[in-house]
Amino acid sequence: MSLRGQGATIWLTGLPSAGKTTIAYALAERLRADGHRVEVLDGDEIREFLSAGLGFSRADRDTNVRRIGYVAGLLAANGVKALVPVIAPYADSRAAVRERHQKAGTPYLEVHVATPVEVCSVRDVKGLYAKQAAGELTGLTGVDDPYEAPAAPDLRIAAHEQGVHESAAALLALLSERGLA
Ligand SMILES: Nc1ncnc2c1ncn2[C@@H]1O[C@H](COP(=O)(O)OS(=O)(=O)O)[C@@H](OP(=O)(O)O)[C@H]1O
Ligand SMILES: Nc1ncnc2c1ncn2[C@@H]1O[C@H](COP(=O)(O)OP(=O)(O)O)[C@@H](O)[C@H]1O
Repeated sequence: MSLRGQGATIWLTGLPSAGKTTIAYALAERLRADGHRVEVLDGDEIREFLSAGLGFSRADRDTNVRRIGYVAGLLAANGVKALVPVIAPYADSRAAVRERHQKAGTPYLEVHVATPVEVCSVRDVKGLYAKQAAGELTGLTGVDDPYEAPAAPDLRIAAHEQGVHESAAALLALLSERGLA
């Protein structure tokens, strides 16, 4: 099979405003330009459709992550690069997704977008950190809700120390190293 036809799930985990979505779309653009089939499973869109009605309790986040992992696995098994910019705060939910992929023989890469909370809270794309600080929201990942950082991701990106294009290039290099691009 050609590298372009080889599917894979690339999961970008990290705090809100870490840069997961921005980096995923930058990578998607580069992969598409190279002729790969790509889907970005955007967390917000998934929560509007596939995971409508789920909240941010541990159980709901777990359900959300498993559902997304299932869909990404289907896409990846059919030649698509499935890019998943979703927080996935719990190590055991992420491990379950990885295990499902491994059992199916589908390539899976975990990427930690490791922007520190101090930087994320300044970026605050959706105003969530400000709302939490104002007491209008509780259970914000990385602030008053857990984020279990991956102990051994396939790649850790310091998205506060390098630009978006550099991060996308590092991801492309990883895919190439693994025989996926
Ligand atoms: N309480 C709380 N904690 C964390 N995130 C919150 C919360 N409330 C809303 N949001 C926004 O929901 C976006 C999607 O979350 P995810 O589906 O990626 O989260 S999870 O994996 O199910 O935990 C997530 O998107 P990103 O900012 O793109 O990460 C948040 O902006
Ligand atoms: N080096 C960088 N890498 C990624 N995003 C960055 C970087 N520097 C600034 N940003 C900005 O930070 C924000 C990250 O938002 P987003 O990608 O939606 O994060 P997430 O999906 O992790 O919540 C965007 O507005 C993006 O333009």
